[in-house]
Amino acid sequence: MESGGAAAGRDHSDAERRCGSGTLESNGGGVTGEWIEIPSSESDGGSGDGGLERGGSVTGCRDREGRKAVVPWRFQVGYKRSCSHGSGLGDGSGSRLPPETQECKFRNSRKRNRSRVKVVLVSSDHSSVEVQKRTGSVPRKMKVNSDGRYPVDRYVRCPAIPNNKRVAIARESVLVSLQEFRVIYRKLFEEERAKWRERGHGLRPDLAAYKIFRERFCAVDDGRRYVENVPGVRIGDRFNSSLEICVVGLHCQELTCVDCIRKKDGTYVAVSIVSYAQASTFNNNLECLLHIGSIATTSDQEIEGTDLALKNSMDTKTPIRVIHVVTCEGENGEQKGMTNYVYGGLYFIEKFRMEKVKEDQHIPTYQLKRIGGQTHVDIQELAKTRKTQEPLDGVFLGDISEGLERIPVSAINTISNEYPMPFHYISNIQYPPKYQPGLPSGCDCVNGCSYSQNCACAVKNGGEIPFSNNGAIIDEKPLIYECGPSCNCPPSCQNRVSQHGIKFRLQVFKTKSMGWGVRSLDSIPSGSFVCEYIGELLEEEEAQKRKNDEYLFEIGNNYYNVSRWQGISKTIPSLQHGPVEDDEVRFTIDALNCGNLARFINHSCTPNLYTQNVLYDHDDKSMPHVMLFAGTDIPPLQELSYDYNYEVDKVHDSDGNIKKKKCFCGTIECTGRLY
Ligand SMILES: C[S@@+](CC[C@H](N)C(=O)[O-])C[C@H]1O[C@@H](n2cnc3c(N)ncnc32)[C@H](O)[C@@H]1O
Repeated sequence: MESGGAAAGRDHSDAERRCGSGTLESNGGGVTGEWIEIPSSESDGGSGDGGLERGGSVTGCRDREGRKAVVPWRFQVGYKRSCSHGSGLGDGSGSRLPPETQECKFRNSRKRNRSRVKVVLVSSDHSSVEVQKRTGSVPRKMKVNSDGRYPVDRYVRCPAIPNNKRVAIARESVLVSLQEFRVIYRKLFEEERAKWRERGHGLRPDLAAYKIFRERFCAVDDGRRYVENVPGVRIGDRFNSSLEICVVGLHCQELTCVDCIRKKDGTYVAVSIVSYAQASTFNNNLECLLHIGSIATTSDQEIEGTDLALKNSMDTKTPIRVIHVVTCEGENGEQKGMTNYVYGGLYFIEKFRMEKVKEDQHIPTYQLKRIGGQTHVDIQELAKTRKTQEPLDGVFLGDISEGLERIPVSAINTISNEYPMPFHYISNIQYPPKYQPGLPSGCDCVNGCSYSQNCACAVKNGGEIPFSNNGAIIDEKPLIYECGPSCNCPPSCQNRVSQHGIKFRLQVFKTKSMGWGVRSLDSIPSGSFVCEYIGELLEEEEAQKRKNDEYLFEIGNNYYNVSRWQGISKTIPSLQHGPVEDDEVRFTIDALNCGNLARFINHSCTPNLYTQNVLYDHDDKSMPHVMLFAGTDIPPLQELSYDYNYEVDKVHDSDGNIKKKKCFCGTIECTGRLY
């Protein structure tokens, strides 16, 4: 694991750049910057890790007979997910839903009124919204970015999501990104400062932090460039460095003060300018600005580069975002040299002139006018409001899997300096020596199983491949057989999904009231595989002896739940022989000491994940892999959760007393109790 540095006060090494092609007219102003406020979006449910009310110990959990209480459905595989997109399982109607939206009915028997939530399927550019006709969770076309990821701001741009929700999602995205960047920056700052002290040289922490942020955490800027306003950024927002304005997508050039984008026709237009014009020069009237382009153009020379892009913006009436640079002021008005960046709103370039400076030497100049009707920003006033530096807490670990996952799993704590409790990260189930499972029989398909009528694995699944061709699970089942090491099909086979490991950038983060949790930095489409619940496989008896039962997951108990599967289990040949015998060994996964990121996933009464039994590298039904799939479209940064299925008042401590724990999932459907 990477070591994290505790954050201390703010100290930006943002070397101010009068960069690139020119500056806006400037003068020394003077302000002390303040941090952009970062409100939390999480429900504030209480303190610590979940408010143990009675039986304060989490150990024990035994029933009155002294046995460890077996809590039906607690941690069991196969939570019946509350929404099933047009699968016929969701509301029992089997109806197909219109392509624009699919409705999920929350089938909570405890509730009289069924709440309905619209799940909207959209593509990144609104242009192709398509749902295939076949049954399935996510059988629809979705555009992906060049790196194969789903566009982060799909939700932000979706016209069918209520505007206030879209605004809130975008804002949260921006604030979380900023906070993440700051935590990474602080960590690197401390490290680099130590290096400077020791060796007299080191990296620039802001640039290094931005590099890491872009590589791993770039939840807002995933290659998407904005013309006009950036969703989630408000006029008057204040940033601490030029890298922070890149982080939120306001201005994506670290080193130049004009940012351009390439249009489809190959021409460039400018979309943002970092302005050094000081409010004091203009009597706080920043309605009109003058931008000076590159120097030394001869009268017969064509303008080029950012100068040309600015002119193109004028010709095409493309609005320009202006970010004002304000210099901090000390107590008595003296300049302190600290710089803030304030988003000032949109401007049009109204005039362009070649200003003669010397004989045969001209400078392009551009007059910008602020577009009317925007929120007023009083930069002079902002400059005067001096905010005491708030200490920034935070911990950041680049990859808690230490390279074991194919995508790094970061951990971030933006609310305190606490690290996750140490545990041994593993990426495969640890089987007890006497239960080393053997290889299963495989299929003979050579070109991929979806082309074969007689795929042996499809037969095991009741005659179908349980995944759509974009890798989404078609329907929840008591058990799924993926192709495995004994099969002749290639790794790209449609029937190999969850065995490939995580494909979204998952992040462990500190929640306000439930300890650590997990979220994704990418959008996760409904039906996607998210991760496996990994740990030590224990016989049930052995699991009962474990003192800490917080990370236990009982597996494979739900195959024969008739009411649950409504006959589906009968379609799976291996499940046709009735319930498991009482004396059959049951297994539990314990992720307390050894596990993967799934051990951090919290419970929710309205979860967005569900668990699915999967076999591929052995065929022992009593110990299937516990795979977590998305039950709904999950926007970036939303906490991932599944239903622990505790039965309230059925969890006992070692003295036989009923254990109670408050649920802090914060959803409308929350029952108030975890158990
Ligand atoms: C498998 S662990 C989940 C990760 C855990 N939050 C952590 O920090 O390591 C399960 C424990 O998390 C806490 N927890 C999970 N979901 C919760 C919820 N909805 N409300 C309150 N506590 C919760 C409880 O303490 C529970 O015993």
